[in-house]
Amino acid sequence: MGTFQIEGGHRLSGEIQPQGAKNEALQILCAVLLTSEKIRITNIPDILDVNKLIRLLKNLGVKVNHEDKGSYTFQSDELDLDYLSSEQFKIDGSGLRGSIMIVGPLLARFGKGYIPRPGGDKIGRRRLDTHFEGFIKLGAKFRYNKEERFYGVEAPAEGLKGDYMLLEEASVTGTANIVMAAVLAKGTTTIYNAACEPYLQQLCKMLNSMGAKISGVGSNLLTIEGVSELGGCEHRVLPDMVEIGSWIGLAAMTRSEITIKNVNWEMLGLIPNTFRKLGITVEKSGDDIHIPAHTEGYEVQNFIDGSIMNISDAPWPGFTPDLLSIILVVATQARGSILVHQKMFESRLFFVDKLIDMGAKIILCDPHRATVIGHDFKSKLKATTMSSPDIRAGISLLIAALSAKGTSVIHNIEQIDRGYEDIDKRLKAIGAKIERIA
Ligand SMILES: CC(=O)N[C@H]1[C@@H](OP(=O)(O)OP(=O)(O)OC[C@H]2O[C@@H](n3ccc(=O)[nH]c3=O)[C@H](O)[C@@H]2O)O[C@H](CO)[C@@H](O)[C@@H]1O
Ligand SMILES: C=C(OP(=O)(O)O)C(=O)O
Repeated sequence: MGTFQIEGGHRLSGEIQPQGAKNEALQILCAVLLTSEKIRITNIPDILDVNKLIRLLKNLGVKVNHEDKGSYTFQSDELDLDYLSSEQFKIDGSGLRGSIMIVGPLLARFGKGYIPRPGGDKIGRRRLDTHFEGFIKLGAKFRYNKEERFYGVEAPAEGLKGDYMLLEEASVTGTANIVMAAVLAKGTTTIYNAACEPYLQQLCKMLNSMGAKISGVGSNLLTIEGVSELGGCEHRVLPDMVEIGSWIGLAAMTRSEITIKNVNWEMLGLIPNTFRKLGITVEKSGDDIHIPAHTEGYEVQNFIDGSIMNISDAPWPGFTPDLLSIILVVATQARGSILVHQKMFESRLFFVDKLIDMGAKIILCDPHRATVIGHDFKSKLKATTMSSPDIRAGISLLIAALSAKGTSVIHNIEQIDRGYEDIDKRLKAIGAKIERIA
């Protein structure tokens, strides 16, 4: 179990370059299974989850060539499908959430796909029904081995066939999986209530450059004309919008002046404005974000009718659930109060106990809602020892520790390393006092 030691209370300053997006990279990497031709991908983040998926692809026989930092080629021309029945696959496949998205491409190209119950954050129930209901609509047979917790799908002899489907939920990985199965199905697939996060827009863009015919990209109605094969392409992963949001929160909480470089502003949706609702100044400067030092603090805005500010998550273009923990921690030092409503996940707010230990004023109303009464920097959070329960709670606790008085210790930092590349080195470069001590 890795550990960070953080000496809080120091102002940071300088520039930070966001890494490539974790959740996009996980989709894009699975899509390399759809063709025997070479695919070149740049801006792949060097983080635990992505490296685990690359290892899985290698074990499946994908030829992986690491050309340069963030830049790889992949060729899936000689896959070893026997690996899917191996013990190693059980270990590799259950190690992260993103592995679920190899099923769609394998089903499309080889007529069958398997996956052990995937890992990822323990943040509440994370159903996979949408994925498998989509595959079944395309004609696949579904099997679930309860003993081994193994999911399997098999295409009929005549292959997958396009159909109309209305998804029960706009599942991010579910939509990606179904799209990757449908691109090689016969006929037309229509997916309504499709998720449309930038991750998916990027996946569809890449698939179209491989020869797929997907229209409606960016909306919740996707139409896919099946093609018989796909070819190679080049693709660049977008900057990670969740990391960008994390750095906005970090700058505000530590009252630091920070510039976040090359953010791809037009793909950030509601993220900048949601931080502005907390009174944080988020300046657009070309394609950078500049956060000035909030020496006078930041004041929560009111709704027009004067009622208490409520920030909640929703499927895209709503506010991403992955930034709510960061909003919550930043609110602990705002002038004013907010209600944070995490609608999607039922166990993502329990980390507030640690913030309460540090002196934050928070009432956890129920597993989905927390009221935060900001200190307006009149009282600092106090350093403590804590453990990171999930990736976004982990980064939020890290931000809290950097703003706190004294030296904090955070255990289980693998959760943070899952999604933040070289975080200690990058934070040190802007003045943070952080050490990896185990
Ligand atoms: C690897 C990856 O890409 N992970 C992301 C992906 O996970 P993932 O794709 O696993 O998440 P889903 O979009 O499937 O859904 C997440 C949860 O939200 C619920 N749900 C979903 C859609 C909906 O319209 N209503 C609803 O209540 C589901 O029941 C589920 O419990 O999307 C999540 C939701 O943005 C993000 O938190 C994860 O970071
Ligand atoms: C919940 C997340 O990741 P995963 O779906 O990989 O667990 C996240 O990135 O915030």
